[in-house]
Amino acid sequence: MREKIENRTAELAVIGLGYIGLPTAIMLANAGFRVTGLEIREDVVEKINSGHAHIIEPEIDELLQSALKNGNLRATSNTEDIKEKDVYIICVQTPLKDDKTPNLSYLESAVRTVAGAMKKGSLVIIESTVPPLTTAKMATLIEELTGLKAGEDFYMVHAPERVMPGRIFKELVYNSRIFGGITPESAELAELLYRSFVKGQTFKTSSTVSEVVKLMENTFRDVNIALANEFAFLAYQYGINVFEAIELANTHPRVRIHIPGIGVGGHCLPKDPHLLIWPAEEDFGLIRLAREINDSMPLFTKDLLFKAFREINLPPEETVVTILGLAYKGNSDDTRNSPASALIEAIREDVGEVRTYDPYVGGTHESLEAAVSGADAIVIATDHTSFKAINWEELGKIMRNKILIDGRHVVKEPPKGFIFKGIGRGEY
Ligand SMILES: NC(=O)C1=CN([C@@H]2O[C@H](COP(=O)(O)OP(=O)(O)OC[C@H]3O[C@@H](n4cnc5c(N)ncnc54)[C@H](O)[C@@H]3O)[C@@H](O)[C@H]2O)C=CC1
Ligand SMILES: CC(=O)N[C@@H]1[C@@H](OP(=O)(O)OP(=O)(O)OC[C@H]2O[C@@H](n3ccc(=O)[nH]c3=O)[C@H](O)[C@@H]2O)O[C@H](C(=O)O)[C@@H](O)[C@@H]1O
Repeated sequence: MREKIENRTAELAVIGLGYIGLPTAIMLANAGFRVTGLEIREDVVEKINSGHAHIIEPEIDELLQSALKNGNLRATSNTEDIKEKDVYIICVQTPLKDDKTPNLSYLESAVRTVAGAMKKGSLVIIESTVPPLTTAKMATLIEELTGLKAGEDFYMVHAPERVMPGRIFKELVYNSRIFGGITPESAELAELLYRSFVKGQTFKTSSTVSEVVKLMENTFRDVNIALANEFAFLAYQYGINVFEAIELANTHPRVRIHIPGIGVGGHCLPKDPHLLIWPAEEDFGLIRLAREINDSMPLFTKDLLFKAFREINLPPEETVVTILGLAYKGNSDDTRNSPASALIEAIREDVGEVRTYDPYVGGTHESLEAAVSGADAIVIATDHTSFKAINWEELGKIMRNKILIDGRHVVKEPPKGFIFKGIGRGEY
């Protein structure tokens, strides 16, 4: 196997061509390997084979087209096409069943597909973010299904992804990577494979340590965002702009306070802390409370909006509210666990009309002007770059009332003539 990886003749299969699987398949194909991407969504398979990615990511279409042109990448929904490969890389989703229980059904189904296709000596890599001990459990499942011995007849590794959507192709190359093997040799083979395109540092460890590392990283971020959000509550108590305070506090050599906002969305931060502490959640107060604080931010944003209504005696049930941004983060089309949806749910019954506009996702209205014309209030729920260029005073001319609520610190100087409220903006 080592030689086939070194001379790029190893045949690879990537299972799940989403935000992680497709870029990974493209990188490996452009590194010289023949890659078969297995994806259950046939419409996605068709789009990919036509040279157009189904996800928004800089550079993805040109990199996809070069992988297709050199014949090294093909997408399929037929499991027959991934028979007897040397390496299987599993990149399927690992959502929650409810608000805290991991749903590993996609992972298990993918592992069963691999077990039915692999051969003696195959290397199986799980890139998906999973609860600790999962890789070892999946290795046992493969043993039961194939009769092969883990670590001897096949290799198994957890190789977590750390990429940030919007910078995936840069980070795929320059991020440092961890390879957690069920045996040291498994980790070595995975490291050798990824070094075909990874320029960052690479580290080897056990599969369980690797699973914990990935979840610690995202939990660290979620807890720090919750701390920033709690600091934002202080802004009103002391009449300050918390962003100015955070910027100054971060001049300390060992302080890095995160950015407060309308909430924490995406496919990972809302779920990964639960994957880490499940099923003993009650033992982890700080991690649990951080999740509760972050999930409370859309409701806090609703309070700011209703406070503005009260200031001009506007009956909420008569108001038109325009939500700018549906994606969970700026310049993305991903709406998974988006705080905007939580806010819309929270106000829908209490206001006259909710309009939405997002340049990447769409919305109830096709243009910013149409979404804002005649509205009483605007709530900024995503920090798309295009929102930072809006001339609010201009836009205010077509509004009925001029309330502006900033959930993503997009507005630096509140526009004249508006009732402005922003998360962390205690000076207004
Ligand atoms: N999205 C991100 O930025 C990052 C995601 N991750 C982790 O990577 C994993 C995948 O995340 P995403 O790519 O965002 O999910 P995704 O939902 O975009 O992609 C998963 C893909 O796998 C397909 N799929 C599911 N079961 C399948 C099966 N049995 N056979 C073939 N295809 C199957 C789905 O149709 C989907 O297209 C998750 O565990 C996530 O936590 C880790 C780091 C970054
Ligand atoms: C430790 C870390 O930085 N993890 C990254 C994270 O990326 P993700 O796509 O979830 O984006 P993110 O920048 O963490 O934002 C998540 C959510 O949190 C919000 N957010 C983010 C940073 C901040 O200071 N304040 C804040 O409110 C964002 O608006 C968004 O709604 O999770 C990814 C993942 O695991 O999917 C991971 O690969 C990325 O490296």
